[in-house]
Amino acid sequence: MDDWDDQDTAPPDLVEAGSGELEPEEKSFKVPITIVTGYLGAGKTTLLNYILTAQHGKKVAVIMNEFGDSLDIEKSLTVNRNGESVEEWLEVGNGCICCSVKDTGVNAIESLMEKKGKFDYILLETTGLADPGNLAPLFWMDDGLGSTIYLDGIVTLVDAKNILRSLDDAAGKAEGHEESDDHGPVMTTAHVQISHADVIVINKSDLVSDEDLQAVRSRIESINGLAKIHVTAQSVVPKLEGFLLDLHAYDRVEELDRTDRGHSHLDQTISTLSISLPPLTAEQVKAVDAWLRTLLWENVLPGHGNFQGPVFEIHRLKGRLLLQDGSERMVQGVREVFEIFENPITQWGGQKEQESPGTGKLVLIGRNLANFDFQRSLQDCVDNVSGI
Ligand SMILES: Nc1nc2c(ncn2[C@@H]2O[C@H](COP(=O)(O)OP(=O)(O)OP(=O)(O)O)[C@@H](O)[C@H]2O)c(=O)[nH]1
Ligand SMILES: [Zn+2]
Repeated sequence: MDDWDDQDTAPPDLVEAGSGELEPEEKSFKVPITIVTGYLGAGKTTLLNYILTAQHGKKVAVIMNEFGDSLDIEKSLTVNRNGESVEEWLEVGNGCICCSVKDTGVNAIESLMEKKGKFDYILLETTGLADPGNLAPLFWMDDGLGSTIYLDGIVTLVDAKNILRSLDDAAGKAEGHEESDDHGPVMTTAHVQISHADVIVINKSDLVSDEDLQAVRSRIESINGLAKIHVTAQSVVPKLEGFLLDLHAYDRVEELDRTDRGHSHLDQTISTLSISLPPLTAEQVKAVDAWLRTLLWENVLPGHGNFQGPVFEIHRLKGRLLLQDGSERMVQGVREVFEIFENPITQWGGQKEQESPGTGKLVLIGRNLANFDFQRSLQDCVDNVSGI
């Protein structure tokens, strides 16, 4: 269970509700949803069509988000059963997927499952201009509704030939993000889709040289140091598990060590930053929680005074806190939504990944992080508690 990078090894079975051992009728069974995002023409539809025709023995609901001009938008929901595609139509009201998926889409998926039996997986293709940061929390933190769906992860496809241009394209600046002169370099939709990704598929590799491909990979790694990266042509992934399915990006944090793969500053806009922490007391964990609330909800870095430059913006957060009593807490966040919870792996007696003992870690992916001393700020908060 320690090597999720190994593409040749099937992910281990989990002792978790919804992992496939339970009968579909079981109430606790939750269906994982993978959000497939990527800039215009990156190969999302090609990928989903490939999945619909590939023999994989899974019942996958693919929601293709092809918006028409009509306000009365219908979505094609295609169910792959034994290699045969059956088409359904899922009404999701009007245009905005961010709200309509929440209000109508989740319910529609659930009622469809009631009629048709559960899917094993759901793949949702967003429009090329979608900001996954708006979408992810809807599926992730939906416990109140007793949702039968959970967010497995976000997969972002990039077009190897065009991605560098897209990242430098001021015209492609991300919508919904305040843009002003003191914000620093332009953040594009391509940035936002990469920063939120758990898996990044560099597609159209046939169109670039090995050298160019390496440049693309380096740039992407400098933006998102956590994501797993794969290279494809025609969106053909060698297998589904670990690429698109069974990502468990929101209930595990195995990949934290990946951030050590290089500290290049290739992208001026978004970067990945890692903070280390000593073993904590329970009180100090509360201090970390309070620190995160200030950081994510107020967008303020504690102890940083009146900073005048461009403000920061956190897109993704993952971490592992070690406690002095030997237990662990996981940290997960997307935008202002975050959660600190017991490590289910240690809880279940599973194997822990190898890491030098005694170091907790918090990884932030976001904008303008280089201007702030996050390590110092968090360390001070933690130290203040032990001084009492
Ligand atoms: N050369 C090459 N072409 C590809 C590859 N993958 C997809 N294409 C082509 O690129 C075009 C766009 O692919 P789509 O799958 O429609 O991309 P998309 O991300 O769904 O596009 P939008 O929905 O418009 O955002 C199509 O003509 C594909 O046939 C690839 O690996 N290499
Ligand atoms: Zn498409």
